[in-house]
Order: sequence, then C-alpha cells, then structure tokens
Amino acid sequence: MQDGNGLDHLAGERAMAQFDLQAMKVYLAGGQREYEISTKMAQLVANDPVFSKEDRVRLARKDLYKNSLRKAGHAWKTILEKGLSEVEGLKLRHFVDEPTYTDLHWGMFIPAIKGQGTEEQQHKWLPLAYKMAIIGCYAQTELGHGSNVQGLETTATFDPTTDEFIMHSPTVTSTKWWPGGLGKASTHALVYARLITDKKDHGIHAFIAPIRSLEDHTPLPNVTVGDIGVKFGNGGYNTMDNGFLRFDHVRIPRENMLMRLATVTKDGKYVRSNKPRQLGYGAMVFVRQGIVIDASIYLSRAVTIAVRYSAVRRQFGNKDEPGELQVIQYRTQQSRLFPLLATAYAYRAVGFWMKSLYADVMKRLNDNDFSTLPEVHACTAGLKSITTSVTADGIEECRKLCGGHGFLCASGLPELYAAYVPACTYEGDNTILLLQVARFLLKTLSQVSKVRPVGTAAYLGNIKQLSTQNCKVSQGHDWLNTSVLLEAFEARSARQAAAVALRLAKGSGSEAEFQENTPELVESARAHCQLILVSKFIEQLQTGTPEGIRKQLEVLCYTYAFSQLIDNAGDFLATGYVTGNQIALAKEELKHMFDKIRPNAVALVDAFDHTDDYLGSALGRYDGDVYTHLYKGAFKESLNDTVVVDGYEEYLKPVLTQNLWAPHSKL
Ligand SMILES: CC(C)(COP(=O)(O)OP(=O)(O)OC[C@H]1O[C@@H](n2cnc3c(N)ncnc32)[C@H](O)[C@@H]1OP(=O)(O)O)[C@@H](O)C(=O)NCCC(=O)NCCSC(=O)CCCC(=O)O
Ligand SMILES: Cc1cc2nc3c(=O)[nH]c(=O)nc-3n(C[C@H](O)[C@H](O)[C@H](O)COP(=O)(O)OP(=O)(O)OC[C@H]3O[C@@H](n4cnc5c(N)ncnc54)[C@H](O)[C@@H]3O)c2cc1C
Repeated sequence: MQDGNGLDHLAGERAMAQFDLQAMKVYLAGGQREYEISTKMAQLVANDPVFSKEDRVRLARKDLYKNSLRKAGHAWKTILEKGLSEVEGLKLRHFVDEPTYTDLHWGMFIPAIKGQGTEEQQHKWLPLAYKMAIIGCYAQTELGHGSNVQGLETTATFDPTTDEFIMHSPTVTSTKWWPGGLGKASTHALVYARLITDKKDHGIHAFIAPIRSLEDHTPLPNVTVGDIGVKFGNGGYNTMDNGFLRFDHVRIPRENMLMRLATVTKDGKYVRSNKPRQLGYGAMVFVRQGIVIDASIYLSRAVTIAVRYSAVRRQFGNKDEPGELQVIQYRTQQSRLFPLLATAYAYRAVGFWMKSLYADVMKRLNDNDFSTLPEVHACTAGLKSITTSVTADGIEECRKLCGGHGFLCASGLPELYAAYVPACTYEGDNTILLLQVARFLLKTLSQVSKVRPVGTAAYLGNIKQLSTQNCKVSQGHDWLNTSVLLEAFEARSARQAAAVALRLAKGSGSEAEFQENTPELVESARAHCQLILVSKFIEQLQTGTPEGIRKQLEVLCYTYAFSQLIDNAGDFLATGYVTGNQIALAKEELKHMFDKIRPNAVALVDAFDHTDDYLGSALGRYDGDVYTHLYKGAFKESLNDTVVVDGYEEYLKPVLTQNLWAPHSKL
C-alpha cells in the first residue's frame, strides 16, 4: 500500500529485512480480507482530494470544523454511492482520520441503543440511525460529574397524565458537557439522567432526547445547546464539536426511555428486569475493548515516523566507520524506540484477542450468563487505561526521538499527540479505571478459597505457589522461555495484589483506609494489566502465526516483555521474586533483541502499511526523502505567502527606521 515516488532512500534498510513482509502486513491487518479492505479504503481516501489533510493545522476553528463536516458528508456520500459494506465504511472513516460526529453516532449512540433498547425500540431507532436520517451522540458527562456517573444531576421525571418524561437540567453543574457531536451536528442525544417517578429517584437511566429540528437543525424549544470551545493543540480534536446541553422542562414520550434493563409503565410503575444493572454501562465496555487496537494504530504511526526518520537522520560518526552514523545505530535511540515498536505489535495482538473476549461476553449475555461480566469489565477498563497512557507517552517520546524536526507540525507528531492524548481521559479517566481493576482484584482474592478465578484472573487461583517460589533464572538465556517470563509477571502481580489486600484486611475496612492505599492499589492494577498484555501477546503468537513471520514476532514479544520487566524493575524487586542480578541478565538479553530488530526495523514499520497520506509526515515518508519535503513544506507556510510579511509597514518598519537611541541604551 506504499506510495513513495520512486526514489527510495531507505532501500538499503529494506534489503536487510529477514522476514516475509507481505505475511506480516496480512497478520497486522487481522487477516487477508481485512488487509484487502484496508488497502482499498486507504487508497480511496488518499486519492480523493476532498479528504486532503493539507493545511489542517493552520485552519481557524470555524473553517476546520466546516471542513470536517464536508469530509464526513463526503465520506457518507462515498459509502452510499459505492455501496460499501459496514466494515468498509468503518475503514474508510478510519482513514479520513479526523475525530468527528460520526464516531459517536456509530461508535456509541447506535451500540447503546442496541445494548439498552428493547427490540421494539431498536426497530424504531436503528433504521433511522443506520441511514443517518438522525444523528446521535452519547450525552453522559456533565459539567459537575464525569467519572462519578451515579452523581449525574439531569432529571427525567415521569408525568403519568401525559405519558411523558420531563427532561430538566436543575443546576449549572447538571449541564451536559463534553459529548462529541453534540455541539453542532447531532439531532438526538442519548441522555443519561436520574429517573424520577412519583417523587422517587431510581438512579441513572438512558433516554433518547430529540434536540434539534429535523427541518432546519435549530435547537428545539427549551433546549440550549452549543460547542464547549477550543481544545488542546492545533487541529487534533478540534475537528470535533464537543458540546454542552441544557433542558428546561423538555417533554419526551415515555417510549424514549431505553427499557431493556428497566421499564416505566403507563401508570408510572417502575419495574427492574432481573438483569444486572451494570449492563447499563455496556456501551463503555464496547468502546473500551476497541481502544486497544486504536492504541496500536496510533502508536504504530508514531513509531513508523520515528523509525524511518532515525534511519535517514545522521549525526556524528566514529573512527571505525566512514561518514556519519544513522541515529538508529545509537543504543540509546534503540532502547527508547524499539520497545515502542514492540509495544505497537503487542497491542495489535492483544487487540485481536479483546475482540474475541468481547464476542464471548456478548454471546453469554444473550444467554443470560453474566458470570464473566466483572472480569471483562476489569479487563477492558484496565487495558484501556494502560494502552492509552503508554501510547500517548509513546507518541511524545517518538516526537523527541525525531529531535528538532519532531517539533514541527510537518512531522505529523504534534497533531497525532493532540488528537490522541484525550484518550487518557475519555471513556473513563485512566486512574479511575485502574481503581476499578484494583477493586476487582481485591474481590477476587477475598473469594479465592470459594470461587475459582476465571479468565485473565485465573492465575490468582495459584496465589500460594506464586507467593512462595522465586525466579530460577541463573543465566541470560534462561529468560528466553515464555513460561519463565509469564511466571515472573504472574508472581509479581499476585504478590503486589496480595500485599495490598493483606494491609487492607488488617484494617477496619473503612473507605478512608481504602483511599490511603490507592497508590498501591493502582500499582497492583497496573501489574495485573501488564501481565495480561504480556500473556496475551505470547498466547497469540503460539496460535497459528505463519512461519515466515514467527521469528520476528518472537523477538518483538521478548523485547516487549523484557522492557516491561526492566521498566518496572523496582516493583519486581520489591516483591522479592527476582534479584538484581536476574534483572541485569534480562537487560543483556534485551540488548540482544535490539540487535535482532535493528536490520528489520524499517521493514517492521513498513508492515503496518501506513500510506504517506495517512501518516501526513515529512519525516516518516516511505521514500525517506525527508529533507526535500521539509524544505518544500516551508513554502506552504502562510507567513511565506508574501516575501515581505504582512505587518511590516505598521510594526516592523517603524522599529527599523526610528533611527533614535533607545532612552535606556548605554551605547
Ligand atoms: C467509575 C465507574 C466505573 C463506577 O463508579 P461507581 O459509582 O462505583 O459505580 P456503580 O454504579 O456503583 O457500579 C459499580 C459496580 O459496577 C461495576 N461496573 C462499573 N463499570 C462497569 C462496566 N462498564 N461494565 C460492567 N460492570 C461495571 C463495578 O465493577 C461495580 O461492580 P460491583 O458492585 O463491585 O459488583 C463508572 O461510573 C465509570 O465508568 N466512570 C467513568 C465514566 C466514563 O467512562 N464516561 C465515559 C463517557 S463517554 C466518552 O467519554 C466517549 C468519548 C469517545 C470519543 O470521543 O471518541
Ligand atoms: C475529548 C473528550 C471527549 C469526550 N467525549 C465524551 C462523550 O462523547 N460523551 C460523554 O458523556 N463524555 C465525554 N467525555 C467526558 C469524559 O468521559 C470524562 O471527562 C471522563 O470520564 C473523566 O471524567 P471527569 O472529567 O469527571 O474527570 P474527574 O473525575 O473530575 O477527574 C479529575 C481528576 O480527579 C481524579 N479522581 C476523580 N475521582 C477520583 C477517585 N475516586 N479516586 C482517585 N482519583 C480520582 C482523576 O483521576 C483525575 O486525575 C469526553 C472527554 C474528552 C476530554
């Protein structure tokens, strides 16, 4: 899927590759069919001038937003005209590569209706949503509360005399604030509000509220709605109309409450289904599972730019070799860059597994089996947290790895970071989510003698053994064994969880004690999630990876696991499972892995198959022709539209021509 212009400055790098590049591309795409769809959609977008990303970072907000509306509209038209399937449409929107209202419409509004609406409600709303006759957003967060969903203040009060709910925003802090697509585009909002019948508060439920006229898009009576303002960075998330919304006693029909989990009858009776109320949080589980693959994609973009540029960039030299060295030759560059490359591969593998985990829990839920829901919630919440934090930091690290040129928007990295970094906050603040994992671990440990832990928590069933046996590595190559590595991550996680659980068990069980221990709880949750990532990466490799790529994937897997071990050496050492010497041996093994990655590095990022259009980076170009394009790019800068800058006459010339000594001059 490459689109270099012929001259390949990286040809020498590519010639060194020792694996089957095409097989790796197919593996990373998730299969042959997915690969073909991706290739087709990426080219479709790259070849259509309406989707051009040129100038995005220079546009003022109004123009930027209008342009993103134009692209979203054109994407929809293209999907219809070409008769693209749902999967193709999703890919096409992915390559357009701009946060926009359709993300929330397809990604949250529709899944929430599917998860929480009755069949009748799905029949009513989904056809309208599928043909985009209505545009929906997901309006949960308010000015006063985001994490604390139970603290939301918007009310939906049932009026049996008219068979309607009265939607109301009683305080400033009850204003819906942040929902994407709400600000300017949506016609409907999926509103989370406190349900009140006969003066009784039944807690948070979901309602579909029409907010804009389907005739002329004006806000409906007593609805106040708009955009919340400019966000971090140029371009980035500013293509999205994150919005505010207030209701002043707005009436909606009773049928607009999503009633799969609870019903309000015509005479105002509240009836709960026997399904767990946590199913109301289902849309968040759905989105969080998808975030792991997204993290891999974003990280792989940054890593592609940094690896290609590091192979082109030369600084200094040594007496043993002629000329200057490619910066990718430096060990420090490798030790910052290659673990991120391995991480992008790890998240891809784990992302594939997350899809199967989600499919499994959905099947169970349909059969009224809710037993794995807590584990799936902990897993999706925890992996969302870890992968987004690491990816955001990883993009920034890649920017620094590109030196000064990384700071230019032409590198593509500042905008990538600005677009990605809110992922650490949306869909659940990353610390809040780790605390959810910690609560799950505590609960699992407290029941371990009675209930056998399942899935990703199964290792806690072995807590006794994991707490007593220590690591047996005595030479470097002992680490080159996936069982040895897995046991190390299991023992570290089990011991960290057990230590904090024991401390809490000795106390009074008060919330204050829990709060006091939250830093350790977060650390133990992180340890558990790192174990899941390492173990699922290993597991994915062991199930049918093609011969031509297995060796490279193993190298990446060891690189990932060793770098996690070393980055968290303090935790591993504190548990007493490993010694300082064993960590030192792992460090040496990691360097051997870097040597194995080095000749393959450019091909390993080529395998992500990002087009130049999608990367949008002069530094990460496929052909490596960095300097020509940085230089050409400067001439697109609006300050260079004229050779003499606008403002010269008013502001520069007077300074230059006053010809007077400044009063404070000592000369
Ligand atoms: C903090 C929590 C997790 C829970 O708070 P709490 O007061 O303890 O909650 P509770 O009602 O008493 O429930 C606790 C119970 O519910 C479970 N639970 C919590 N979340 C889930 C879930 N997703 N699936 C399944 N189960 C879930 C917990 O494990 C607890 O279970 P337990 O009582 O221990 O059996 C929750 O309220 C939450 O998820 N907060 C984060 C809010 C959030 O993620 N908002 C997202 C808004 S949409 C968005 O950002 C979209 C951006 C997309 C874009 O722009 O691309
Ligand atoms: C770009 C973007 C898009 C968004 N899109 C949507 C959307 O489409 N729909 C929607 O409904 N919402 C949306 N949101 C809102 C988002 O989901 C919330 O901002 C998020 O859930 C975090 O909640 P908060 O803002 O209340 O953070 P807070 O909970 O106020 O967090 C502030 C700080 O307090 C800490 N903290 C809070 N509680 C605790 C605790 N109990 N223990 C320890 N520390 C704590 C947090 O870790 C954090 O450091 C979006 C947000 C962003 C940035």
